Amino acid sequence: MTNQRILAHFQESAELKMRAAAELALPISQAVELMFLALSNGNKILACGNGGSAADCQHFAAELVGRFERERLPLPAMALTTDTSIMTAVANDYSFQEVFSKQVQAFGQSGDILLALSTSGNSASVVNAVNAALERDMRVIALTGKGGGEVRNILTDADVHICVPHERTARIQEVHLLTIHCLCDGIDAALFGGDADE
Ligand SMILES: O=C(CO)[C@@H](O)[C@H](O)[C@H](O)[C@H](O)COP(=O)(O)O
Ligand SMILES: [Zn+2]
Repeated sequence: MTNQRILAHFQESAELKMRAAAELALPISQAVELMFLALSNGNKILACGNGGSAADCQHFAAELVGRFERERLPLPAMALTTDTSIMTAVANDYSFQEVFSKQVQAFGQSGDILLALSTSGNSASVVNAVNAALERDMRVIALTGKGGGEVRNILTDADVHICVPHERTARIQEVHLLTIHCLCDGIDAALFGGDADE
């Protein structure tokens, strides 16, 4: 791999991040408000996504249950991507498309939040989880890209759609991770006021 290829990745990622900042600041701040309100009311956040997005779900849950940048009490967030017994049983006995929706039905309660990650917005397992969350009177915060796909069509006005304005999966994932850190920081700032760097 030439340095030029590497430079092109960094450049495209950096440019997208600056462009996305302008477009996504509002929905990200709305997502922070929804999450903070839910957590303040004793509700929890469930997170789902496939592949790289599954890793992002776990990253997010780790920062809420453990910590982000500041010491605080553990906050209730759970990745629906980690229990291989549940996932293989559901995939084997029903279909992979239900691996997240069954868990939303099992663990989700009214007032909880589903953080749904799909770069295409079209993964059936994620789309089904969003539908299951809406049926349970949960709010959905969707992190997508590529226009938002099917997820865009099923979200309600009470939900938040953070759609990265790009077509390339890797670039979208990179902005999703930055968004997750903004969400964690926003929650900490809502708890403590200001932020760690100020
Ligand atoms: O990380 C990557 C590609 O960068 C892959 O693992 C990627 O996450 C998988 O192909 C996913 O299945 C894509 O699903 P989605 O983001 O469209 O919902
Ligand atoms: Zn990836």
